[in-house]
Parts: sequence; structure tokens; C-alpha cells
Amino acid sequence: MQDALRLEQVSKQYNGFKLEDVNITLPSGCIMGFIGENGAGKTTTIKLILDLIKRDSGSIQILGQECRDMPRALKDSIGVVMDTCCFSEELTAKHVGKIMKGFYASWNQEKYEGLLRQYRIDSMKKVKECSRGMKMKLSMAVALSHDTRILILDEATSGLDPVAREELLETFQDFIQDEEHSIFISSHIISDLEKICDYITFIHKGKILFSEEKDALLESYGILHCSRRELEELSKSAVAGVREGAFGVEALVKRKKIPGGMHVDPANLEDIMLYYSREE
Ligand SMILES: Nc1ncnc2c1ncn2[C@@H]1O[C@H](COP(=O)(O)OP(=O)(O)OP(=O)(O)O)[C@@H](O)[C@H]1O
Repeated sequence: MQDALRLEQVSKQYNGFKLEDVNITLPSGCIMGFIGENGAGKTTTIKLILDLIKRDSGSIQILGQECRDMPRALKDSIGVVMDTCCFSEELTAKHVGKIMKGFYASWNQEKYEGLLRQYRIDSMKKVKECSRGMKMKLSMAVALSHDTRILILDEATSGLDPVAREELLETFQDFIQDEEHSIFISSHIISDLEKICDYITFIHKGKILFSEEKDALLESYGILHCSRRELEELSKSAVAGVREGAFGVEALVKRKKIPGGMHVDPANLEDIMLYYSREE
């Protein structure tokens, strides 16, 4: 099946920052979480995918089509939610729907109104009168009310309370039930991504450190508590990161490379990200 998203050797240079040789493949029917510290290059990558800024080199395909000068039919297939609401503050949710109807050929007014009700958004309320969470939900309602095949979300769940986030995560899972739908989502709420993602891509200082299946990633790493001497006896390739404590060391290790008798605790995504960043 065709990939939902494919970036090959994508680079972009700003004064003081370089996004370098980014390679990402998101298969259709999957959710990919995009993680990295502040300033790592997540929004820059997303803007490149959406053709909002020009790349210096590399290729980007969405649903098998080159994203440069995006054709209208492709725009209809992409639902976007950025970290800030992009609708004019004076518009009501009802007005937003009217404008979007002209923008998307496949606009589904009934679905939009249903989502406004589901998200408890008053259609007569102006954008400026909405809380941050309500604005995010409004953006999400728009993103889901056309013939969307891929959702691209930049920090879309930030600012939402845990109940609203849970609701949205369920919406995401419903969305990808059909094998043709996919989601690329950046977030600092790593636990949310751990719940819903099939793939995790980690960007650090403009470079992709890994882009892998989440389950394989979580299975392959673990946390080892041991003495410094025990650590020194391990193969260097077994250790991805070390934290020194008063009573020994704690290390992120590759399970397969650890001798049988040693106990290794499970690592979560946040552990993996923190150890990798620190090691860098
Ligand atoms: N238009 C621009 N001109 C110059 N530098 C920029 C521009 N946009 C972003 N940058 C720089 O690119 C780097 C990456 O920024 P980006 O917004 O992609 O990070 P991010 O991973 O999304 O961070 P955050 O998690 O804080 O949102 C930063 O150093 C930022 O200052």
C-alpha cells in the first residue's frame, strides 16, 4: 500500500539552525508521533511538509504526490491543526464553516455541525471568545470535516484538559480504523503518544535520531541499575545513555546485548528520549 507520508533527505537551513537530511516514512493506516525538545525542528519539518516554507533540498510526498505547489485535490485530503488557531478572531464557528465550505471541495457541513456539538462548541461564539482548548477543538472539527486522509497535527493536544485529550485520542483512533487514514502528530505529551502511536520519530537538534515502530522500540530498550564496574564490563554498543547516582548507575540499555542474569526494567518513551538527548 502507498505510504501516507515520505520525506527523503530533506534539509532546511536558517541562520543558526539546520534541519539535516530528514528521512521519514509513515505507512498508510498508522499514527506516527514526532517528538523532540524545544527548538529541535518539529514545526519546521511540519511547515515543510505542508509547503508553507521552502526546503533547500530533498523530496516530500504526501499520499504519493509531491507536496510542492500542492494541487487542490491533495489539499482536500490533508487535515491540519497547528499549535495556534489560524482563524480570524472575529469569526464565529458558524462563519468558519461557511468559509471552509468554499475552501474544501469535499466539505461536509453535517459532519462539521456534528463535531461542534460533540466538542460542545457554541456555533455563534466568536473565535476570540473561545478558550485555547475550544480553539483547538474548533480547528480539529474543521480538519475532520472534509475528505481527510491524513491528519497533520502540531502540538494539537496542548492546552487541553486530560478529559478533552482522552476524547481527542479516541477520535484519532477512530479516524485510522480505515486503513487509508493516517496521522502525523508532534507533541510534548509523550504519554499520549505512547498510548496511540504505531511509529515514533525522534528529532534532536535538527537531525532524526530514530524513526521506528513504537512496540519494537519499547521492547528493544530497558533500564539497568548496576554498579559502575558492572557497567564498564558491558559492551559499549549495549549502552545508549547513563545517569550516575550516589549508589550506582542507571543506564538505558539494549536488552539483547545484556548478559542473561542481569535484571532490566522496562523503559518508556520518555526515558528513551531523555537518555538519548542527554547522551548527545
Ligand atoms: N523563520 C525562521 N527564521 C529563523 N529561524 C527559525 C525560523 N523558524 C524557526 N527557526 C529556528 O528553527 C529552530 C527549530 O524551530 P522549530 O519551531 O521547528 O522547533 P520545534 O521543535 O517545533 O520547537 P517547539 O517544541 O519549541 O515548538 C529553532 O532554533 C528556531 O529558532
